[in-house]
Amino acid sequence: MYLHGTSKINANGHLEIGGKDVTDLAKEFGTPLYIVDEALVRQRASEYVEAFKASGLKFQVAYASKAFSVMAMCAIAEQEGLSLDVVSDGELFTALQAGFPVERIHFHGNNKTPDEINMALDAGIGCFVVDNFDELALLNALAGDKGKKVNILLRITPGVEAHTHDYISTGQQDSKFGFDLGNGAAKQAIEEALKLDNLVILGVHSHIGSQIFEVEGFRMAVDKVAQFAVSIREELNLTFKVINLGGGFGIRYVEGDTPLPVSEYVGAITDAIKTNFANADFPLPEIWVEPGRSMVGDAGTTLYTVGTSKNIPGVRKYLAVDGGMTDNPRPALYQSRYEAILANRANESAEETVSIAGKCCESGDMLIWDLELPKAESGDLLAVFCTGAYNYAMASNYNRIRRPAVVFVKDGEADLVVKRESLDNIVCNDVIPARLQKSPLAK
Ligand SMILES: Cc1ncc(COP(=O)(O)O)c(C=O)c1O
Ligand SMILES: N[C@H](CCC[C@H](N)C(=O)O)C(=O)O
Repeated sequence: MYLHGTSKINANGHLEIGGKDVTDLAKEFGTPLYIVDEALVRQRASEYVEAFKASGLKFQVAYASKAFSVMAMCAIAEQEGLSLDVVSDGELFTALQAGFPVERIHFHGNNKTPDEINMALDAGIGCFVVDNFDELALLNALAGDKGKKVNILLRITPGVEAHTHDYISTGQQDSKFGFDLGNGAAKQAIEEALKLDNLVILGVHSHIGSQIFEVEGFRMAVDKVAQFAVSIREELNLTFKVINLGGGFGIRYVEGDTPLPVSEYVGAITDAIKTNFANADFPLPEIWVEPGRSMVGDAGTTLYTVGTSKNIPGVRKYLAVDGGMTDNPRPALYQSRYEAILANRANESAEETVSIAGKCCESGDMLIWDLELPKAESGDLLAVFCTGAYNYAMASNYNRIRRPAVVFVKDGEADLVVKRESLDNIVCNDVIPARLQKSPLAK
């Protein structure tokens, strides 16, 4: 059993995280419950910051809030000195409501709406990461309407294919994101932006994909971006102040996953920058990164209550829990794999192989196939590890199932940071039009 961060098995044979027995958390907050090990989140944040400090380069570590955007997480990012990457008005609003410093917010997205852009302009955020030609024109016009000049990075696709799932690989040419380096669109975008009065080009951005275990892709991306920086300086007399290398640093979900320590990813990037610019007669660019998954992923655990089971002799045994694809769609979307234990019987040996099913009306609603467990009974607690990133963030209300609560645990304290949705939350935006109210079905 691999235990992350402060997780351990206590004298009662129960899983404990942040000094809290999870059986107590289940009693206090109910299940399903997302539990976040705050100390581990802070440790990851400081690993990034310290690795950059050691490089001697100027930097920003922007937490990619899409991985887990809630106000309490923005507060932690702020305290740890991170910047923040947002991709929608909702993520921006979350950051602003949490009081996150606007100058450290970067706005991403391949289809920012005029309303979203105006909201970010009014807030005065630090930087827009511009994704395409339409956005260049729109942003310039909207900034002009407000008499503002805005900092931009241009997102480029460097032509690097990260070895990861197709849906989470973004640096290749055939991608919906960014200006292509290979076909000249990236240079054309810089030329275009230089003509636009209200945009200030800070530099470029590249993100090659997610859940990446090697440094090779990052090195290749740095090489390509650095060559581009040098050629743009020569040809257009523009010096990039910032190079943003995105996120994508992998984490250990299951045995066999081999992420590198944060310091190695950062070291590979900063070394490659130094090598590429060794002969440059201009200041080294500031390096920004945008880790999402690796900031919060392994700090999250989802706690479920076991309900029904179905044994099909000679085929398999299904064990159903009180959540599923609504709180974790990743197995259904990406065939993602997770490890789990019976949290209230964590010292007991495995006796059977079961597959963990969710409670949605969907055959694909499976969380884990072929998991070795003690003989589980209804009422036991199942803890699924490494659910901190892209779980709460990607949760849905399919089947009108309510999103779970989120608690942060640290030093024996548990703080509720997101309330469990209520049944009232489920219908609060529903409207029965007057003409339907006449129907006998709708009283
Ligand atoms: C532009 C950009 N930056 C950062 C991230 C964060 O990636 P990860 O969570 O793999 O670190 C993503 C993907 O989610 C992204 O698209
Ligand atoms: N935005 C990221 C991928 C996010 C993947 C995430 N949703 C997951 O669950 O793994 C990217 O384009 O590289």
